[in-house]
Amino acid sequence: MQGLLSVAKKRINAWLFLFRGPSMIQEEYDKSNGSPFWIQAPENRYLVVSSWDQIKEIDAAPEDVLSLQAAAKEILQPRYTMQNFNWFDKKGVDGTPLVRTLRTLLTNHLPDILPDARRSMSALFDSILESHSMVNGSYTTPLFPMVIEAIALTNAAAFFGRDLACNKEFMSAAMNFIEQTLITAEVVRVLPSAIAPFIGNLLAKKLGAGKILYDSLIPIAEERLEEKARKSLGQTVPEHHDCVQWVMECSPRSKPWSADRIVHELMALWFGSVHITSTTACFALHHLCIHSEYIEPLRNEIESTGWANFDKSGGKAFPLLDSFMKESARMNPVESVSSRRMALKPFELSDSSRIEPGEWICTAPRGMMADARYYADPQKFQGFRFVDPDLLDKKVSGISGDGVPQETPSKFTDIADWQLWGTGRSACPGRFYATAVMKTLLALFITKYDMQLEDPKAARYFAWRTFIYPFTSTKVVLHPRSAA
Ligand code: HEM
Repeated sequence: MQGLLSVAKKRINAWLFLFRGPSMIQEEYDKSNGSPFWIQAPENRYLVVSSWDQIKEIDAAPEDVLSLQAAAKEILQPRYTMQNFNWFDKKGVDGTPLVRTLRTLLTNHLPDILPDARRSMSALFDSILESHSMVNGSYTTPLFPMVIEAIALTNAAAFFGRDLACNKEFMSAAMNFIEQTLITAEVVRVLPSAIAPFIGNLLAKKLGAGKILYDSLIPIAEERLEEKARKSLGQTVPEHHDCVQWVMECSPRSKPWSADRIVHELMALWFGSVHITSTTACFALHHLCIHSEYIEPLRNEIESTGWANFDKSGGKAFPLLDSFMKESARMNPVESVSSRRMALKPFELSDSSRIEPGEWICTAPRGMMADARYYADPQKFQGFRFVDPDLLDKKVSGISGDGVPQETPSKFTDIADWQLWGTGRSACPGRFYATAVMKTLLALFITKYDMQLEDPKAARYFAWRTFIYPFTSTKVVLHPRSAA
């Protein structure tokens, strides 16, 4: 009887994890005193680690033992969500052109990308606000949809080219694809394996956004491959600066990627990049509204540095904003776990904690970021805690830290001091791009508007599994500064 009760309790907790993931992980983190602990999800269980030494052990494990790609495959269920895409479990089997594309080429092109991104986002904000009526010089509008649309527009131009980013039908399908992928993948993950393929295929047929995305991208990828072939014969072909082109050019010479392979990889990238970037930026905007004392020094920094210098730096400028974003993501990280790896073979940490094939190991960024072992006065929001103190004295007079000791100066894109971007050789290759785009978006809000939340006391987010999502209904009151 006792045994039966304990099994039932375990199953209930596994299902509760879907709704209370972040707080359940935090409770275990608080009890663990830095040791690995287990979290049970309905379909699998995760070993969660939080010591930097053990994180290094994860990074050192070969790809055929601990695989990021196999974990991503379980999250995305590409067979159902991405037109029957059969990703390899092990990364790099047919080359890694995407990592070079993002880490090097996309990052190096930021000085060209950012001015266009800024103009497009600014025009988008104007048109969204014009569709509302102005009351007392201000517009009241749901914040998260505005942020997703801006990030989606920017990513579409950078990944697929400006023509598709301007195509309303494509953009609507691309946005729906994200939602439909989330729903389909979740349903397939939690269903018993006997019926999951049937329901998965049914949903894939019913929800058509993935097909529209795929059908729109395939002719472009085919055209690029054809241009590549013509170029190799000495013919003149148009130049393109987007990820379709770069992934094609970086794919292995010995076994070049087909149009189908390029498109599948970009669909996965689209799904993975729009959502996390918009949610992270949205939470930073919430923090800007709540901690409005930071607006003036940030505005001064942006206006005195100037957009031209920001663009030239490839998005590295604005150190105060950089630190503010880092504090926002530390206080309220979108993801409670990071560095997910699925075991393809049994894996044992040096403390003898062991996972079997199919189980996951991951890290606990939310717990670590709120831990007094790693941060001074961790519950206190201190927007400039990561800024070089010399710079802080020079740049900010009124607001310099509310008595919280400075951390060692660090940047938002750093990977050695926090788990936001994952671990070592697998750390997010899009982080320089993501940071520059989020800075552009936040700096536009700061310079264009005075802003506040319509109801600062209302709940702003909810949890699903390890993720927190902003409510799409949370409204912001924007007062255009030119109208002041
Ligand atoms: C705030 C925004 C973002 C956050 C917090 C984030 C975070 C992460 C994390 C935690 C990982 C897993 C790393 C690991 O397991 O060790 C990852 C991987 C990845 N991210 Fe991001 N990411 C963001 C935006 C982006 C953007 C905008 C792009 C594309 C431009 C991108 C492309 C990728 C890719 C391709 C991988 C897989 C890397 C690999 O397989 O080695 N991410 N990201």
